[in-house]
Amino acid sequence: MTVGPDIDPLSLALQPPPREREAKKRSDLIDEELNRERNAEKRNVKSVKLLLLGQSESGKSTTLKNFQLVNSPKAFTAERASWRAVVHLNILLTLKMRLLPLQQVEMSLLGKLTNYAKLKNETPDDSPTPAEVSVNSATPWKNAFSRLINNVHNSIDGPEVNEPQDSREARQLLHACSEYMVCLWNDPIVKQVLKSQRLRLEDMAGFFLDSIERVTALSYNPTDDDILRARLKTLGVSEHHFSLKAGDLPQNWIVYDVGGARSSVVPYFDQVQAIIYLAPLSCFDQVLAEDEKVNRLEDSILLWKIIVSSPLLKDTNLILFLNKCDILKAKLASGQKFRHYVTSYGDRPNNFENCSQCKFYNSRAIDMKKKFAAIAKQYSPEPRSFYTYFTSVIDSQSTADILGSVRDTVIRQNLGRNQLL
Ligand SMILES: Nc1nc2c(ncn2[C@@H]2O[C@H](COP(=O)(O)OP(=O)(O)OP(=O)(O)O)[C@@H](O)[C@H]2O)c(=O)[nH]1
Ligand SMILES: [Mg+2]
Repeated sequence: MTVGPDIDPLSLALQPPPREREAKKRSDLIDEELNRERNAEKRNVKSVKLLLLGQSESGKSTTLKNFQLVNSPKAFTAERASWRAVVHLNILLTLKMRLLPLQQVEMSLLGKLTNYAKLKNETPDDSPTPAEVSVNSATPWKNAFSRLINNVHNSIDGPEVNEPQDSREARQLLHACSEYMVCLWNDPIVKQVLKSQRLRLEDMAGFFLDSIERVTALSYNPTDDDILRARLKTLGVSEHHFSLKAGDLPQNWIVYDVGGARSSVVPYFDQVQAIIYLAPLSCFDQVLAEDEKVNRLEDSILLWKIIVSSPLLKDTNLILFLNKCDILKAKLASGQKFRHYVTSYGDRPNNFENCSQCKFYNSRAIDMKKKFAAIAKQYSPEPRSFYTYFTSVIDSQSTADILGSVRDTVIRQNLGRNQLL
């Protein structure tokens, strides 16, 4: 073998003989290929699918908003201006509903002066309550506000320069009527009538009457809390993507917010890693909007039964949010009797005045926890554990902590079962 001037004789001496060199080359190629596959696998980490379930108004969309607040705060902030319109609509609908009796008085007075039957036929909508604001998840409703969203930075310090005229006029009109709305809400007779009818508007979805002045101010921009409290009924199923961290790896999470309709959720049951089921505890004295014969709490328990007994969901992580604890607490404190609606509750005290948060959970709500647990035990196709949290999902701080532990649990459980990686 001749050694040229450019070849280092030492490295030549250290090289393996030709056959071994071939083998090493092949082994390096295999290692390279394996590495490529491993990296591709890492990039191709399966998405985590999380389904939000529960009856209408249970708090699914509010939980989703909390998820956005924690995991994509920039997008949450960018949508602030869109929520202002929802808050304003919430105020108007609540007031309109409270003023409905006046509309009937108007009809009856006018009827005395003119032909009542004719008048009634000419009334376009004689339904007893104003329709709830709803959004079809197939429609990107926030796009309608995109100009506002683009100009949101202007709105923090003053009126938006490029705000569409009709939107500006609506805000100015609301601002001009603010004083009358405040007077109406604070009127002692209105308060007395509401009290005598045991009507607690403050527990209703989208309640902002306590903040009329603030939310009708010309410079109003919704706070995080306002957005969590704003009510917009979801129609259909909406899909939301998040990039979370599972250890060092980014992980795609898809959260499905399922509006009221139950049958539409079935196709999403397949390949779902986790379900957060929201059961509002405060609805013990309410009935379903769509069927006044059905108690809301009973309906919630029935839906839970259907979900835990589904064979498709036997491997899905179940997380139960016993929600609206804040309203339950306020309702009981106002004298509403739990035992009148939940007979098994018996004669246990209904008074919260002297109860600490801890006692509260140890007495009443814990009974509901047992009830849901017993159903899961009886109806699950196979023995399973599930996680329960007492929640008030309008409280962003506590919900952020709970969602953090839900995320860790789901990642841990699915890694354990090797479903995700
Ligand atoms: N006080 C209080 N209000 C809550 C709580 N959870 C939800 N809400 C309010 O209840 C209303 C209904 O909540 P949503 O999240 O819209 O309910 P949903 O389950 O998405 O309802 P659909 O879209 O009709 O299926 C909203 O105005 C929320 O702000 C809670 O824990 N406490
Ligand atoms: Mg919703």
